[in-house]
Amino acid sequence: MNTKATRRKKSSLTEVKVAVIGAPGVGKSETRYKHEVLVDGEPVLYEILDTCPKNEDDLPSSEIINWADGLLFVYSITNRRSFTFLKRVGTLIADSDIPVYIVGNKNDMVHLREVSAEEGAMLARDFECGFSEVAAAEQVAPVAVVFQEICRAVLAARRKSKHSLLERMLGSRTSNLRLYVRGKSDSALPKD
Ligand SMILES: Nc1nc2c(ncn2[C@@H]2O[C@H](COP(=O)(O)OP(=O)(O)OP(=O)(O)O)[C@@H](O)[C@H]2O)c(=O)[nH]1
Repeated sequence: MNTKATRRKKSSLTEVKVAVIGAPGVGKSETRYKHEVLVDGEPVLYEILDTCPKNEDDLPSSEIINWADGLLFVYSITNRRSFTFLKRVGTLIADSDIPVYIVGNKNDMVHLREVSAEEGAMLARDFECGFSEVAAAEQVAPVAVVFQEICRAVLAARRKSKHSLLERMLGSRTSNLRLYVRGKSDSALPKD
């Protein structure tokens, strides 16, 4: 059924584009998740681009990075080269504010571990982003949490850039203006 109400609901969805980046074979395709989810009560439509590098020298293009609202960096805890790959990708986005989340995948294979959780956490500190280890092939819930986290980071970055744009546009005049974001609570605002 394609009623007006459904159409309106769909068009009001927040859209978040996430590029999943990582060396070949780290388990990126296992990180696909439901495309429409609720994040903090807000319906969000994900568009997920699973990048497929041909080899470990095939870093993501600037088109991919410019397309994405957020980047999900995936390495395998059993493959140090996949971790180094992400460090190299990091140099490509060093001057950008794009939100990133780092995932160490295959943590069901601890007996083959080559990258410690501390190293993953340290890289996340360098990128000032979130980090977790998962076994994407085995657990759905932790992967869902990862997508929620990257989405929160993207929404927070959007709010921040909207706010600073308003500040730049209005400059010192903001002190004489009452600003509010139009939304559900408008009717609750005082009328004066
Ligand atoms: N043990 C284990 N294997 C996993 C996990 N996630 C993915 N794999 C396996 O790792 C292999 C590679 O996974 P893919 O999802 O194809 O990896 P990819 O990063 O998409 O690889 P490319 O498409 O080549 O870039 C597959 O055999 C998966 O079953 C995991 O959490 N644990």
